[in-house]
Amino acid sequence: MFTRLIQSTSFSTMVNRKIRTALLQLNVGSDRETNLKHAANKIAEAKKGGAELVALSECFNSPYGTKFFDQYAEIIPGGPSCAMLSNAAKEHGIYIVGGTIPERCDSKLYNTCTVWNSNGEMIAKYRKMHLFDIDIPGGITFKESEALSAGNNLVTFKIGDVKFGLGICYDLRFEELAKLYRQENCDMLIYPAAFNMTTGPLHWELLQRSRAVDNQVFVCTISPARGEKGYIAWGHTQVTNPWGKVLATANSKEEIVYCDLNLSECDEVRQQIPVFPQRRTDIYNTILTK
Ligand SMILES: NC(=O)CCC(=O)C(=O)O
Repeated sequence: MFTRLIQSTSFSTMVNRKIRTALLQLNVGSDRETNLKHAANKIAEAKKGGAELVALSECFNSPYGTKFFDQYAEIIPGGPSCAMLSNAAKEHGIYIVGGTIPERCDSKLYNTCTVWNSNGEMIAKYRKMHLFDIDIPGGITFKESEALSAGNNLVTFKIGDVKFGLGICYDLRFEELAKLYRQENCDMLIYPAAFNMTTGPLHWELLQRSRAVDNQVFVCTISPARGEKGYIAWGHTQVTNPWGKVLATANSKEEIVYCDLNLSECDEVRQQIPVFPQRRTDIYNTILTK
C-alpha cells in the first residue's frame, strides 16, 4: 500500500532561498570505522568551505553489494553511522543528508537515507522505493531484492523556505516519484546514488536533466568515488538546475562538489514555462481510466 510521509523542520537563521551545498564524492572501503572517520573529516572540510547543507552517497559506510547489506546493517538511529552523522551535524551547525546505510528493522533490511538538522536531530528517513534489479548480459546483473525490502513512503523535509524530496539511486529512473515530489511543491530532489560503469555513461546525466526539466526542480546526486574492485561506481556527482543545466559535476575521483543554489530559480522557470497548470489532466485521466 502506498502511503505518504511528510516530515519537516525549519531553520530559523535561513530565511531566504539560497543554500551553499557540498556533495561529498568519497572513497569507500570495507572497514566501516575508517569510512565513518573519513566521512566525518570531509564533512568538517565542507563546513570550512562554507557548506550549509552537506550530502553523502549511497552506502557511504560500506561496500555496495547484496552480500554486504546484512553484515553492515544498523538499526536507525541506534548505530555508529547515525551517531557520526548526528554529532557532525550538531558540531558544525549544518544540515546533513546522510547518504544511505543498510538498515535493519525487525527481520528486514532496507537501503535507507537519513537527514539531520543543525541540532543533530534526525528529521527524515527514506527507504529506497525501487529496488535495483537489472540484468544486462555482458554488462551488469544486480538484484537488490535478494537482500532488501522496498520502502513505501515519499519523504520530504524543509530547510527554511526550501523543500526537498528524497530518492535513492535507481529511484531516479522513475519519473512518477519525481512528479509526486513536484506536486508536493519540492524545490530540490536529492538522490544519494551509485550508478555503474554500464549504465552510467549514457543514463546518469540524461536522467538527472530529464527529472530536473520535467519537474522544474534542482536535482542533486551524490556518488561514491570510483573504486577498483567489487561494484565499480560511475562517480560524476552532479548538480542540475530547473532548466536542465548541469551546474557542477565531479569526475570519477574523490572530490567535494560545492554549489551555491538559488532556489528562486524554480519559481522563475515555473512562471515562465508553466507546464504544470497547463497539463491536460482532463484528457490524461480519461485515457488512463478507460
Ligand atoms: N544503486 C543503484 O540503484 C544503481 C542504479 C543504476 O546503476 C542504474 O543504472 O539505474
